[in-house]
Amino acid sequence: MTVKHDLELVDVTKRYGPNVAVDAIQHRFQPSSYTCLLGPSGCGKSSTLRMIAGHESVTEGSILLSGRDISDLPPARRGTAMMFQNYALFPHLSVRDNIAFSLKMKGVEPKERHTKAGEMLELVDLTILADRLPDQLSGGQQQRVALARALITRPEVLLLDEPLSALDPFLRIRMRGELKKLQKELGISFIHVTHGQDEALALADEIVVMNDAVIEQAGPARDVFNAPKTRFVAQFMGGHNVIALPNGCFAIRTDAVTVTAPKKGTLDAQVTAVEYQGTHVSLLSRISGDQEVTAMVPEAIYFTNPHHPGDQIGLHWDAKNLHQLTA
Ligand SMILES: Nc1ncnc2c1ncn2[C@@H]1O[C@H](COP(=O)(O)OP(=O)(O)OP(=O)(O)O)[C@@H](O)[C@H]1O
Repeated sequence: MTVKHDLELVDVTKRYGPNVAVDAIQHRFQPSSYTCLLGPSGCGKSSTLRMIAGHESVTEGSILLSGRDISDLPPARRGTAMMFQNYALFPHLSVRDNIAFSLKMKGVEPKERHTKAGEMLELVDLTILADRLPDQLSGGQQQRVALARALITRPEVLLLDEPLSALDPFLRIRMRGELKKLQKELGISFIHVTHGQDEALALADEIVVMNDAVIEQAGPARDVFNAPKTRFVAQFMGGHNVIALPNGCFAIRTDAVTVTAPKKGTLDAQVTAVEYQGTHVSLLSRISGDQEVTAMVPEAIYFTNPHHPGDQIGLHWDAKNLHQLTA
């Protein structure tokens, strides 16, 4: 049964000439949830987002919102709104007029526009900057204007294309907290395109990992991180080793590998590199078959018995932490 404001992709394909950018993907986005579309450059995530927004045509398949086929509707009639990577603010318009712009285009009366823009200014905490021009704002403030401008149309789904990429790392972390809070407050769905795993893990209720025009894995953030199904997902999410064992190929988290002196019941390994990372020390070692294994050792434990490149060590893990990979 279709739930209210449920967005569904049914066999959605995008071709640019002979190139397949998105290949018959299927997914149902949960209502009122924060989803991150995650994948490397060129995997098709922006094309997917643009098709949902209506800025790109669907070559095959359909997009349903609340059970209604929106595939051929113009962007303004879909119930979606998009926030762009570079914010695309009008430089000659004040913050208030930028936010109210789409209502003006729709022919909404000035008084009502003003009231609604005021509500949005309050929502993103920019009331006192309402009369400024975009170039008189910081990057984070510009981002909030862009958010307010997208939200004033009262979308059922907000689409965000790399919304944090223009910000410095410190502000990026602060703004991602604000995005998450806003999504929970508004109770609408956010679909956020990113190529950053940490960003996706920090924000998403659900992560959809794309690779090479298809969805490799989708699920709650914790499941995707803890139980990657394919080699690609394990390596792209990071924090895992992919190891070929006699009974198959497995992923194991780097912090689930323990390091001891070589002894019975451990796997012989030779340390190849040691990297101090603050809370942890990353210990890279080589096992038989020329395979490399990383162990993330808590720094206090590492320094009670430090190892150095060339040292022989023993590696150990609990078999229940191994996840068999399907591809
Ligand atoms: N307008 C276009 N014309 C032709 N090919 C395109 C067009 N837009 C995207 N592509 C191609 O489609 C594929 C998917 O592109 P898309 O922008 O969706 O990927 P992406 O995952 O969002 O990448 P990025 O993170 O670099 O933005 C790429 O191979 C890209 O070169």
